[in-house]
Amino acid sequence: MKPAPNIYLIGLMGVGKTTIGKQVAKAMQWPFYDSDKVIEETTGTDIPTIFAYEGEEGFRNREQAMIRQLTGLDGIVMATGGGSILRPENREALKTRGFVVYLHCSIDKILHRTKHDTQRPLLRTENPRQRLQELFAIRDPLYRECADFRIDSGMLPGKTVVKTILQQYQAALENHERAAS
Ligand SMILES: Nc1ncnc2c1ncn2[C@@H]1O[C@H](COP(=O)(O)OP(=O)(O)OP(=O)(O)O)[C@@H](O)[C@H]1O
Ligand SMILES: O=C(O)C1=C[C@@H](O)[C@@H](O)[C@H](O)C1
Ligand SMILES: [Mg+2]
Repeated sequence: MKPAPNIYLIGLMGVGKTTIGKQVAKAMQWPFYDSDKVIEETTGTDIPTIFAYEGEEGFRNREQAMIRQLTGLDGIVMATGGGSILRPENREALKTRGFVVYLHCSIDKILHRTKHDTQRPLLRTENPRQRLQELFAIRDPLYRECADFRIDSGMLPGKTVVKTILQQYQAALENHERAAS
């Protein structure tokens, strides 16, 4: 745990970062940021359009700039894009600037939750299950590398997930204060 007072949520698309993050922010009385949403607001277009015009690399450049900007703030909850941990610069910024929570759940659950969604370009493929399995294989070690805490957001009710994150954050904060005194 670091002194920076922030909570960041990481994990694959559809695990519930935005949903859970909003509730954590409300409980903390901190502002909530969703890096995907802020990118859309500042570019004036949606993520599928950014992918279509600039490719994944173009989107990742915008994402890196946004993570850098948002990790400069104190006292926020941030839901990050599912691929934000791919770049080492982002992992470093997240790890050093906040309490990082890795939300995970089964691929079946993610597929169920995202089946009507058209806003996730990486899932617009013949076989989204296989795509998610491939993404998980690459990303799970990176999510784990960044995370201070990992929790299953598929089996537990949202309320329990939020409560557990708040408890873990408080415990980490107290440990940090005790170590510093
Ligand atoms: N605990 C939960 N129980 C049931 N449904 C949930 C839960 N958390 C999220 N969902 C639903 O799953 C879908 C995906 O959730 P959400 O958008 O929060 O995921 P995300 O991790 O932010 O995804 P992305 O990385 O693509 O932005 C939404 O339709 C949301 O309502
Ligand atoms: O998993 C990913 O790489 C992505 C997840 C979303 O949050 C968006 O950031 C975008 O669709 C890419
Ligand atoms: Mg989201």
